[in-house]
Amino acid sequence: NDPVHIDPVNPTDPIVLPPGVHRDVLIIGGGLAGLSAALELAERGYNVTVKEASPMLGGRLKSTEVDILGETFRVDHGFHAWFYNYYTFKDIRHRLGINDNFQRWGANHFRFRNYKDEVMESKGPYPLNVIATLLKSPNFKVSDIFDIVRISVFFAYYNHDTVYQRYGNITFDEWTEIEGVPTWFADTVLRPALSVTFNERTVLNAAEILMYSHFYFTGDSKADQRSIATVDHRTAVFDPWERRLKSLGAKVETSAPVSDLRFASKDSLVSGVLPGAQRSYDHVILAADLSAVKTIFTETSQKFPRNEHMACIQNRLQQLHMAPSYKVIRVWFNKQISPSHPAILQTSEYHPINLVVQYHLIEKKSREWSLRTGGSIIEFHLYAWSYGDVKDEDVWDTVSPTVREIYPEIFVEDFKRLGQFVHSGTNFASFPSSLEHIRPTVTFPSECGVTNLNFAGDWLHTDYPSALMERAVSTGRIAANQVLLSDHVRQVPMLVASNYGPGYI
Ligand SMILES: Cc1cc2nc3c(=O)[nH]c(=O)nc-3n(C[C@H](O)[C@H](O)[C@H](O)COP(=O)(O)OP(=O)(O)OC[C@H]3O[C@@H](n4cnc5c(N)ncnc54)[C@H](O)[C@@H]3O)c2cc1C
Repeated sequence: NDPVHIDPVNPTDPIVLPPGVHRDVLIIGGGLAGLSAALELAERGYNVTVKEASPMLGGRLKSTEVDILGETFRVDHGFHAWFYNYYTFKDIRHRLGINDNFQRWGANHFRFRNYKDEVMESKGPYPLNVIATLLKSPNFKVSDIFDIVRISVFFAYYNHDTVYQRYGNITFDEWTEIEGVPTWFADTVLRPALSVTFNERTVLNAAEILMYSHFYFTGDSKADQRSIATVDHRTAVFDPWERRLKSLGAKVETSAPVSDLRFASKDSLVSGVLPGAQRSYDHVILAADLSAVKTIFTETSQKFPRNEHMACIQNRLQQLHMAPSYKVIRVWFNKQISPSHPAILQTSEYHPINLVVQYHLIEKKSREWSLRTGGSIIEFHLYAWSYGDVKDEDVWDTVSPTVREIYPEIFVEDFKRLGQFVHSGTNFASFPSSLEHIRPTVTFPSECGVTNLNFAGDWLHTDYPSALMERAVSTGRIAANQVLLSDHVRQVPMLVASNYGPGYI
């Protein structure tokens, strides 16, 4: 189950565009997927334009400058962890020279309402790491041993080539029932993993969660090792990335939403357009989130109602759903909670609170503030938000009864809330049980006859295990590779997690 190298399919082609050959590429979306594609193409001599709708790069990882308590903080869209199998990102991190902006972070801590606290840290070669972790669990019961061994076989024999056909049509809940998964195992091991898909357990297809378990835990004895940024992600990642792109001649435009695409000719090539201004590009990479991609195609289909290629793409996209909305609230307090609480805590049973991060323990600027003031900065991730339309200023009151269950000490009289900042989003794709077979891949537009448009983003299907940020950057690289192939420029190699569980050895 070592990672797999995907070599260029055209290894004898030149590594950059030949002199005198000029190619314009439009990349729509300046999140991880779009920037990953931009980096590869700009390095290979392409004339790259990135258009990002928001005023800053980063997408779901962007940092917003917030003035609070007389200081400016760069507040990330939410805490992010980078895992061992994030090979594409590691390569990018190395090439941008930003490794020093990351630190390894140890064990994963979990708190539950109905179970004892868990600390998970994979140690030792597979399967000893899994066995050791389960045996160490305070929730493990000897009577469950046979069920656990039986369920472990699923993970040991994970097969990415067939998992979506076999389990893509049933939900996670149905799968746990059919397979007789012990409730504590589902609740304490699988549900926390499930929650970070931002999907509901009653909807999410079982294949996706089996893939997550393989990718983040059982597929590799180091899979659960993670690193986190030491500073905000704009400083750590996006500013250096933008500088590199610009040094390669790429144009990076923010506050520049692309409304629709145009078909330049009958042979179905597309050219991206901005409102009011048309210009044509040799290639377009659509690296926006699913909701934005659907909007762009709705606009486009209104302009080209009879274009069969357009209708083909549009039909597929319209069937895909979005996951429920989420919120992230970062709160500045005058005091700190007990040092016995882990800096990063997963709390998937305390809906809607899924994760709590004490920022003053992990991030430079927050730590400096806390050392000066004695205060703390704590971030609460609220997934599958089910409280309707709540104003930012009312979010704390909505969730504080649940916060009180986890940290009662925050609610004593002299523990004061000094300020807060709320991020909200509805930009995660749903992975429901009935629709997995139609999830597009990067090259889906070519199946509809549109050959110079590729998709990139974390909502796509990949032929190798991947998720979230690594799916974003790796699909960006696949999209770039499609462009390179069509122009006879050598593709960029890729390293991906193995498709097979360790049982296949
Ligand atoms: C709170 C939170 C915590 C998370 N934690 C983790 C984690 O710990 N580990 C992990 O791996 N992942 C995590 N994720 C997921 C991760 O952030 C995403 O998977 C990843 O950032 C997706 O990147 P992307 O490029 O595919 O999409 P996005 O980041 O959504 O980028 C798409 C970009 O397209 C732009 N755009 C949209 N419409 C247009 C338009 N019309 N014209 C031009 N631009 C447009 C958007 O503004 C956006 O910048 C987390 C996400 C959130 C919200």
